[in-house]
Amino acid sequence: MNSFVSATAIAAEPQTATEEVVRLTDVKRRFGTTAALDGISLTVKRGEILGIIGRSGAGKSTLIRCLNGLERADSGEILIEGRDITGLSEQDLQPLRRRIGMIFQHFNLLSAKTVEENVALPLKIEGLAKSERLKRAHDLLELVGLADKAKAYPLSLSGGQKQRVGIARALAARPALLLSDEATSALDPETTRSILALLKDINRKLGLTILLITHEMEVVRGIADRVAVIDAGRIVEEGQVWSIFANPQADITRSLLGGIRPQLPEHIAGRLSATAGSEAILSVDLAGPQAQGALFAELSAALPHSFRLVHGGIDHIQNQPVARFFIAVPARDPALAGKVEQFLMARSARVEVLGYDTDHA
Ligand SMILES: Nc1ncnc2c1ncn2[C@@H]1O[C@H](COP(=O)(O)OP(=O)(O)OP(=O)(O)O)[C@@H](O)[C@H]1O
Repeated sequence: MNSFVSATAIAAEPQTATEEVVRLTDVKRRFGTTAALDGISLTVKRGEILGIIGRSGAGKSTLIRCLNGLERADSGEILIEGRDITGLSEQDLQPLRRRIGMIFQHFNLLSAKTVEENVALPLKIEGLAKSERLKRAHDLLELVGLADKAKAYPLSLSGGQKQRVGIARALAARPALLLSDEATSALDPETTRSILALLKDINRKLGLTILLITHEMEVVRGIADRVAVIDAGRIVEEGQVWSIFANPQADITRSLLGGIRPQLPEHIAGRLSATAGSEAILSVDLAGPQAQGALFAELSAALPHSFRLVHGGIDHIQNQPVARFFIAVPARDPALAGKVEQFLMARSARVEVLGYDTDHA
């Protein structure tokens, strides 16, 4: 992919005193008996990428709509660059809305306008002269790797190219915050990766703050610095991405992680007995410095019986190793699983005996 951002394409963002681009404090929004937002508090620092993940109906769209002023919160405070937007009139909201660029799942491009016209549109609304608008649109198209498509119409573009146009358009008014609303949900995995790489590139080179709303952990894993998990209008878990992947606390987080964390293969899980079998099957989770040691060599040396690696591996998230393994230890010695557990726990691993394999020869 073309991910080369020319530094001149976007002039430096005017810095304001606050380093928090977004601060929400106890934001509530109810629809009838449904608490769509039930006391949301969060911050996004300048230059940070925060992922907000949740299932359908968790409250993500309501959160976005409250952030850009399309929806009014019932209570709580919403600060954008230090300014509370909750009490603002529609007119006073306009300049603040321009501080927020948005990209969408279905791109929302105007099909009757060319690519460059789509990108330049927010600048027309700002009253910029045509030559300046076009100059800026071209810089932005270069930024997203689509300089050669300036005169094309959206219908002739692939999904990934349309989203690049969407990104260029969202950046036109030099926003302080980019809101990404399921921006890769309609794209295939490879295109998703290239769009995420582009967003990360823009974030790094321009210090752009991004709030990423998604239902896919893969997206969060790809580029977010921090993640907040939202469920039934509440943030149930929040932290650095690698640490949430290593040690998810909430059931919803575990479930959202299910598809991309190693799981015990179903054919083995299905035959586990809670009490007896030839092998005990253990899950082992560890991350950070603990995941870098020669853990299995030490374990082999320390124990009288050999163990078997059944499944799993080491992932690297935000440059931190995050390991998840499933091992089998012979169940001949009933105390052995306990000894292995102790050995691993002493090295800060989280270990669980999942059951006993009744079938392994
Ligand atoms: N205008 C509305 N009127 C009534 N109920 C609403 C309205 N908007 C949202 N809700 C309800 O609030 C809850 C949160 O909805 P919201 O659309 O914010 O969730 P979401 O996480 O964005 O879901 P999805 O991923 O499916 O878009 C849901 O129960 C939804 O039915």
